[in-house]
Amino acid sequence: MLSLRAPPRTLSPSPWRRRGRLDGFAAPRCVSAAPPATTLETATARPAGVSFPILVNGCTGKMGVSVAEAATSRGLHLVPVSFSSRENLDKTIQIGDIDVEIYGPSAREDVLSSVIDEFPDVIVVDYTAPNSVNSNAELYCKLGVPFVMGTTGGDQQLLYKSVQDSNNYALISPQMGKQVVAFLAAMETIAEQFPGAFSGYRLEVLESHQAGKLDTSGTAKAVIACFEKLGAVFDMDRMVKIRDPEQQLYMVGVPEEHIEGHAFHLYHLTSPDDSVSFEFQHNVCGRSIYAEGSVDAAVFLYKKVQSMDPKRIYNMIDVLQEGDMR
Ligand SMILES: NC(=O)C1=CN([C@@H]2O[C@H](COP(=O)(O)OP(=O)(O)OC[C@H]3O[C@@H](n4cnc5c(N)ncnc54)[C@H](O)[C@@H]3O)[C@@H](O)[C@H]2O)C=CC1
Ligand SMILES: O=C(O)C1=N[C@H](C(=O)O)C[C@H](O)C1
Repeated sequence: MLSLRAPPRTLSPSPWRRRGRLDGFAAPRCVSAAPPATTLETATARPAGVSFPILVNGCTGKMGVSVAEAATSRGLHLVPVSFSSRENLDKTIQIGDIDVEIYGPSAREDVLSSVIDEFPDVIVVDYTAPNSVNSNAELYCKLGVPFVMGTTGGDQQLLYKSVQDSNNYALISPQMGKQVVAFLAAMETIAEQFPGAFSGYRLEVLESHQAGKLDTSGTAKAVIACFEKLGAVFDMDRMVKIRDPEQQLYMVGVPEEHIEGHAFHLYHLTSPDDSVSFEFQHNVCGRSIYAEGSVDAAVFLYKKVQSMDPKRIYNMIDVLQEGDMR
């Protein structure tokens, strides 16, 4: 969403605070209710087209569960194994009628090797934690198992290097939601075509996520990189990160039922002479768009592996461009 306001001659450095409640940051009316769950009926109405084994790493977490559920609804074969950062968890997670067994770090290499022996065409989808991104990717690359990395954070340069050096297949994206991916693609295109068009503009960024989110929004970082190519000036230390539920409710305008799962982003640009401003927002409630996008990503990567595509590293813009997002 883009809004061009009247020349903001008196714009304060913090336009969201100036307004008290973030009127430019209000919850989208259409998502204030929980998104409809995927039912057997909708799942059968939308056949996956392909079926293959999928292992979701991080089934102890919220995204892991959502992706595992979306995968089974789409007819993929959920491997009943996942991992945890904790030893001796002795736990299973129920996904539909499948009991997913959770293994600790010391067992993960042996267990994953056995999974690959049993399911040679398995695709791993990773939704764990920022501090596990690189060690998990190292393991997938060592064992040569193709993976979708939905987890944000970690050392992204090292992540790409691990995949490049191993020649493994991977799809890496901080954002799996189709419409947000399209927005990101548009930003990348504008940045590519009109570098410097926003030269000297000041950028302010606000992101609000559930309190449990450990890192800064990976999506915001990707969008900021585009604004920087366009010439905008941004100081990462001035990113406004909101994790406090009270502020989310009363200042940001997140619907109460989505305090535990939302991703609101606001980017505000102001010209050097304060005469022009732009605002972009993307506000997501719940996790279903990421879960569906993650399954699209796994299907896409599976097809690339099966066709032995020479390109090894993909992102969600590739999936969108090939028309593979539902
Ligand atoms: N790419 C995208 O579109 C999206 C990315 N994310 C990212 O996904 C990640 C997870 O998000 P949530 O599920 O909301 O977090 P969460 O905290 O609910 O779940 C993460 C789970 O991973 C477990 N975990 C940590 N280290 C692990 C390891 N080494 N092996 C196995 N499990 C491990 C944790 O114990 C926890 O249960 C975050 O980095 C988040 O930014 C979230 C939503 C969308
Ligand atoms: O942790 C989340 O929830 C999300 N993480 C991703 C990110 O860091 O960009 C995507 C979305 O913002 C939800």
